[in-house]
Amino acid sequence: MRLKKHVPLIMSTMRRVALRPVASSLCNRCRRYISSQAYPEKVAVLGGGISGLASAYFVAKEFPQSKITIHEANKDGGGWIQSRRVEVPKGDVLFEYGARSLRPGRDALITAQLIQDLDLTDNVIFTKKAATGAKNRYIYYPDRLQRLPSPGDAPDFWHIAELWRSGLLAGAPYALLEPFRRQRPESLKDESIGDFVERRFDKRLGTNLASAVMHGIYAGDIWKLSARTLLSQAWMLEGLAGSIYKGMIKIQQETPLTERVMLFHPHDLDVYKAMREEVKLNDPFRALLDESAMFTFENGMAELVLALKKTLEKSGNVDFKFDSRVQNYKLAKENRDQVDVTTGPREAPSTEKYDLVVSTLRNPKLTPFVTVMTVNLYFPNPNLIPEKGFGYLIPQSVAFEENPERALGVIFDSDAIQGQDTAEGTKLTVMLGGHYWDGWEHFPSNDEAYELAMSLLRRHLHIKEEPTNYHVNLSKDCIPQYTVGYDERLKGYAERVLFEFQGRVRVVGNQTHGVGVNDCIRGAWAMARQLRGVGWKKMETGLEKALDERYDGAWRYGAVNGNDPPDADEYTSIHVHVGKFMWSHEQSDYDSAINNFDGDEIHLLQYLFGYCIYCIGHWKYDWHGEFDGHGGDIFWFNRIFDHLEHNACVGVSVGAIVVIAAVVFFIIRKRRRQTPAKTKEEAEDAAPPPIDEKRAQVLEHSVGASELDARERAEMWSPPAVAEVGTSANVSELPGDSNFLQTSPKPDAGMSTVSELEGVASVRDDLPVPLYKVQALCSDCMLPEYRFRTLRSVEC
Ligand SMILES: C=Cc1c2[nH]c(c1C)Cc1[nH]c(c(CCC(=O)O)c1C)Cc1[nH]c(c(C)c1CCC(=O)O)Cc1[nH]c(c(C)c1C=C)C2
Repeated sequence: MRLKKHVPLIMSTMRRVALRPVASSLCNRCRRYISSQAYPEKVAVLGGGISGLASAYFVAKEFPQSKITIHEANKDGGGWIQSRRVEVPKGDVLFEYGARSLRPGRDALITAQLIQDLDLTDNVIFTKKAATGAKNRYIYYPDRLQRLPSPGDAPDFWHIAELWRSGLLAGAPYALLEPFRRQRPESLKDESIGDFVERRFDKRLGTNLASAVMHGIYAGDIWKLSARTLLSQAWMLEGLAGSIYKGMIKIQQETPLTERVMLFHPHDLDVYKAMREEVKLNDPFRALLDESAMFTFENGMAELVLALKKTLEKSGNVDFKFDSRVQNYKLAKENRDQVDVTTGPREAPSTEKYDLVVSTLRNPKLTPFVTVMTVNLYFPNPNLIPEKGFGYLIPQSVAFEENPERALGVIFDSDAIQGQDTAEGTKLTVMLGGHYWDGWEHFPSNDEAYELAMSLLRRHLHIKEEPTNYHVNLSKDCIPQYTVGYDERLKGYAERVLFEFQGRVRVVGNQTHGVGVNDCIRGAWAMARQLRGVGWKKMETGLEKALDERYDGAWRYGAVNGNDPPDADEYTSIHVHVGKFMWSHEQSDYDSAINNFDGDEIHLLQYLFGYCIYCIGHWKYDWHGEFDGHGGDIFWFNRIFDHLEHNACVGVSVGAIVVIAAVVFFIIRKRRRQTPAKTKEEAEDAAPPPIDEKRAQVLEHSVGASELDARERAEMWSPPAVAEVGTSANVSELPGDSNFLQTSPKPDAGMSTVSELEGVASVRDDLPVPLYKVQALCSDCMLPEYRFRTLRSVEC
């Protein structure tokens, strides 16, 4: 009898778990490489939104002989991009339900090339950088619109002072202490944007400014979104030198004057280099893009979708399958070089084999999503709103009473984009929901949403007129949220896709490549480019950035050996400057800043920043000899350094005055806080009202302002005390719709209380649409929430 050689358990397990799949994958790879197949015969694109359509377009360009099938669950493609023309009293206007415009610049290079290739350039409408609709952007704070300094304009002292008075810039002076703040611990791999801004600068800068921006892009919560992913450059600079400012200086200092350095992830750098090689835009189109702050199409963003669809249909090798929901896709059992894609209704699914699959479908484990409701409104009066501009954002710090509708912002469409409508008038879009509606199962009806939008506009813009036309659109789960830990999750996901599909599935879309239209198109292009030649046979996923080994948690800034002239144009090359590093801003901004620099103008803020940087550089790095007139390439810094070089004495003295003023300001503030009240009355006045911690906690959860301090929280909304009945609640037994609506109003405030069973529910009936605030006490947890109507599915 032959005995089997003993293999230790650990070895046999390793072989089974690790070695076999690797061996089989190697086998697959070898087989695939030696196969004579020059292109993937059958390609499936899963999802017919902008990512899917663009993927099909670029793959078809790479492999004109391939047969490409697009599977889309809905009746029509285009995803969130939906534009509708609406008849109004004196003509028609265009309503956008999703993305409404694109931003030019490096990120739009592929989009621009696509527009040119689709022969759409004549349909593009541009909003010039100098137009009011582009320049004037507002933040609503604390109870009015505050205009932000326009990019490209010199900051005006009085304007900054006004913003400071409003409280919007509260905490900004603490930003000067950033270089002295402790570096994040090694163990901290990611944190929320709110935490990051609070740790490095000041919490108020997060809740006022960062949260407004994050509402505009992600409709997201700064206490959940990832700093490492979304503020990646700042995160990297801190990792590099212990502080963002110091990181900038370090890079400045280490960069030889002849070297071109880009602050990018190495993978992005490769993509940008490839873009530079391949994008060839016509001069007039390029020039128009260069002058613009945003662009779209005469018939809205849907024009891009329609043109893509038409071109794909005409190509003859692309087949659209609408109403074709993907049930699942997996590597074929019998031939591991193919993928089985199962589509159609559950009762009657059909399975087809493909050589390659491009998936734009979502993975619920990778990110949560938020729901956004857009309310488009048209008023015949062209002079309805007091301010002209792009629109305004509402940060998380705005008191509940100022934004009980839970709006994220309002876009002044008729100012921002001109040339789409035949009727004069005012067109606005109110954006509701986003992270404020996390966990909601029921959303406002169209009538309720209209009421919410109008109540917001009456309060914020004092609009008294009614619109003649409006449209409500609910985009459920439309924006993926890159929450804390996203980078790690993406890496894990990329590894799983690679392992599971052995290079047969490539992933593209807003969950993995950025939430913007430009990001999705660029992601599709980069994926298709990777397939080129024998690339489609490689073990890749389209998520190579997440697996890029050059990324080690603290970004390196890579030098590019370029022969570009220093004034190389953005649309033909990656613009880099000889001498210093590059930040992501536009060449033309830089040029105009330099060209329009008026040597007599001295801006206090510039000197303040300039002086600080100068001091840090001088003190820490003995660095002052470097003022060569082309210092940092960050817009302001450049100008600061230019100013300082030409007028160093004035710069230093003004800077010193500002620093002294800031120190005096802090001392006075501190003393004022410590001064004891003189009389009992004064003491009572000065003392903060007692905080009902429990209620504060309830409010905190209710309105999602988890990071406000207790005092702020208590002040956010002071409803009359809510009666509590019992100590525990079986939430599922709380009253359903009908009971719930039968509230008994209390005469003393706009709130009535419904107390049933052991839970407590109260309703804000002073709002246009009642919001039910529910406080359900379970044995060991509390579930307070604002909801529309029903509670039935809340679980403890
Ligand atoms: C449907 C709602 C959307 C919201 N964000 C996006 C959509 C489609 C995606 C998005 N919005 C912006 C970007 C950044 C870059 C770009 O591609 O343009 C992305 C990916 C920019 C943006 N959109 C709005 C604002 C105020 C901004 C900020 C930058 C700027 O000033 O241009 C309008 C807006 N979008 C959303 C809300 C809630 C909102 C509010 C007015 C969510």
